[in-house]
Amino acid sequence: MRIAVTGREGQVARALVERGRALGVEVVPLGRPALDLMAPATILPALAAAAPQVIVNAAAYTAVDKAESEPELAHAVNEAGAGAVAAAAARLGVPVVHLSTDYVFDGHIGRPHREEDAPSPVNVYGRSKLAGEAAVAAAAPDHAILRVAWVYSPVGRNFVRTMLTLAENRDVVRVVADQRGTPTSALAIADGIIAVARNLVARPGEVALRGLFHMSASGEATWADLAEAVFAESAMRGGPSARVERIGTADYPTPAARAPDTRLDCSRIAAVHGVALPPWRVSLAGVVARCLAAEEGKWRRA
Ligand SMILES: NC(=O)C1=CN([C@@H]2O[C@H](COP(=O)(O)OP(=O)(O)OC[C@H]3O[C@@H](n4cnc5c(N)ncnc54)[C@H](O)[C@@H]3O)[C@@H](O)[C@H]2O)C=CC1
Repeated sequence: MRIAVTGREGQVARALVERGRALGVEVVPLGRPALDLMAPATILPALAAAAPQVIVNAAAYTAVDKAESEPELAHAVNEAGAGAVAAAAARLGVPVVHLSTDYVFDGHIGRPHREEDAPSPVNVYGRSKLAGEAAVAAAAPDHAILRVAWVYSPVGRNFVRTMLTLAENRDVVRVVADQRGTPTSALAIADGIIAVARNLVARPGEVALRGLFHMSASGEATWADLAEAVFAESAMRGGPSARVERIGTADYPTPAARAPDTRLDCSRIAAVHGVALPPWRVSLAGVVARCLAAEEGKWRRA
């Protein structure tokens, strides 16, 4: 199978390249300037040249706080750009797998969210991603939209790497303890995407495989739980660690509002696609180990 993925340098795109290699799937990563979601004319030619059997749209405007002051840009990439990728997939006659987010929810439902629960984003980023889901669905009937959550990986900008960096210079790190969700490794997401892509290619026209799916790791955590788990894994391997001071969202003001509980119920993708991502702590251990190995000498106190 041959997959074209947008957002070449992103966490999920890079994980997809890595996992594709391991799983015998050819993954062609596409990025700017050849494929720019802000430049619609680049999209169809770049995707067509890759001759994919499936297109994965992992490119996005992901700066949640900055989006508050750049709503047009966030919507241009996450709504119009996503729609244009889906339209190109439809033109090429191949399925599109589009990534969305748990941040489409306002987080007040008090249980893991199902696909049929009404979205109600509390910030610009969430609204732009929700609009992107609609744009993809309208442009390409042959789609799977996967809502993922709290993404981290051994590379790129993410919470896990930020915590390790902070612990190099601090004994105590203040972390929000009243937002719940599910930290999910980009590598696990890549495995899920490949499984879904294989199903879409193998069973064209099977309606149940198409549509909206929640796909996070299993289990749940607060950001403070995640930070503590990162430091425990790191300390065990001789890497940096710090004490976590648990604070409230109100003590850590950010430009974009955050939802208190965006846990996702992933039973639909398990039933329909046979995809169940590992518990978050299992994936986290491997990623922390890789972060430390990548920084060998700097972090390892031998
Ligand atoms: N990072 C997270 O915590 C979460 C991410 N998601 C979603 O998962 C998907 C993948 O996210 P990550 O890999 O973490 O994001 P990332 O921020 O690591 O990568 C996004 C990539 O998109 C590229 N990009 C931005 N604007 C572009 C444009 N105009 N044209 C072409 N490429 C452009 C960036 O250069 C970057 O390489 C996105 O759809 C994101 O909204 C969902 C939930 C949480």
